[in-house]
Amino acid sequence: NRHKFWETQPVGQFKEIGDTSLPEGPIEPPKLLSEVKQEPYNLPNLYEWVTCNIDSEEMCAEVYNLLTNNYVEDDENMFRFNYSKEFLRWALRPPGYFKSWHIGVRVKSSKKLVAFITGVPARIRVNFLCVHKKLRSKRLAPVMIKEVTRRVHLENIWQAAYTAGVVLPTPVSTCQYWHRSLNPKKLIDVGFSRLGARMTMSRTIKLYKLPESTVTPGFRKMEPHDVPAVTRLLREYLSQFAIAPDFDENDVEHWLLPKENVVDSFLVASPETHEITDFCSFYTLPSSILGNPNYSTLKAAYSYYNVSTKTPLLQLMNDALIVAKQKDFDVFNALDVMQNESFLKELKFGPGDGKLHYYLYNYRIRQAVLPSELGLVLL
Ligand SMILES: COc1cccc(CC(=N)NC(=O)c2cccnc2OC2CCNCC2)c1
Repeated sequence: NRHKFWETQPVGQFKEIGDTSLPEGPIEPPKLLSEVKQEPYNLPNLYEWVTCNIDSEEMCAEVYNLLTNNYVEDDENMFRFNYSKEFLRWALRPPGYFKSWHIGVRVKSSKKLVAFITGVPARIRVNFLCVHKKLRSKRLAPVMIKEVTRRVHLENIWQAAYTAGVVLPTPVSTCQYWHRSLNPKKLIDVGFSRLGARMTMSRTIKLYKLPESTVTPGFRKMEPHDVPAVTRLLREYLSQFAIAPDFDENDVEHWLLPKENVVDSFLVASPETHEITDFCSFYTLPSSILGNPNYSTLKAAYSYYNVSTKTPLLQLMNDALIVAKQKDFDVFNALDVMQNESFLKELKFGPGDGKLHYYLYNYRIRQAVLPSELGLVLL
């Protein structure tokens, strides 16, 4: 009964795989507002629901500390995602967000925050489900997923997208992640990478060396006045994918304008016509290094949305690597989504040791989506 909970949910079930008689689209019809459970689900006795107001410094710090100590680790438990407070405020407050979708669980007696789940509307997606390490297998996650779903239903929204490193019923796509060393000495020292066979450290450093500055004429940081043009470029590009966000100018302003320590975005504007022909971006997600005497944090950049219509994607992404190195990132991570496959090997990315599975809630698609057909990057 590994998936006892997920077998009760409107998600693609393993036993349905290949059943082409089932229609594509919503699995359950929308409910009338009066049919949605009006009161919160019951928690085990010792716990209580709390709506997390992440605008408050104190509450944001509680959420930050819970995630820093209990959120996702790599398969070998050597690293743990360490989302910063400014990143969390950015990720959880996009246009049209609902405070009521930032849901925590406290211990009634101590008031300690021990679990957290969120949703954000970007034509909807769910992110950040975390349960304190000591409360795992207490079956808290299912009731938390039901509660955030209930609160999303109250806003008349019926679908969601989410990712997980674990296989649940049923992935719509399974992506491979890749890493490009920027600071190979540190990555080897902390055990993220291993020295290649017949390779010395100095040979490895030389292998990953990058130019001091970007090579594409007209390559510059995105600025507020670029939002309309970048929105047009991005909407056109993303329309080709089976699953992709439907960004408007407000979304682009929030999700893609540079924000220090959170997200970096660049574009190529033709020096003659000033037309914007290309775009690249990455977000900042450091990881805590668990148990290393010399280093505590791995500074990682994650490939976000990239569009190339004139500059070859290979050259555009190499400029992204150059800027990431200038900003002192240790590693540049990417999934094999969109057209990333076309540059990964050539730019010296190595395959990671795991997969990232994409899921849709209450939406059936007839056949799985290839990573190259996925135009959605979750944080
Ligand atoms: C290096 O520190 C880590 C700390 C925790 C987990 C992992 C491995 C891992 N699970 N990596 C990814 O999921 C990943 C690898 C490349 C690009 N994006 C990724 O995940 C994104 C998107 C999903 N939410 C987390 C960040 C690595």
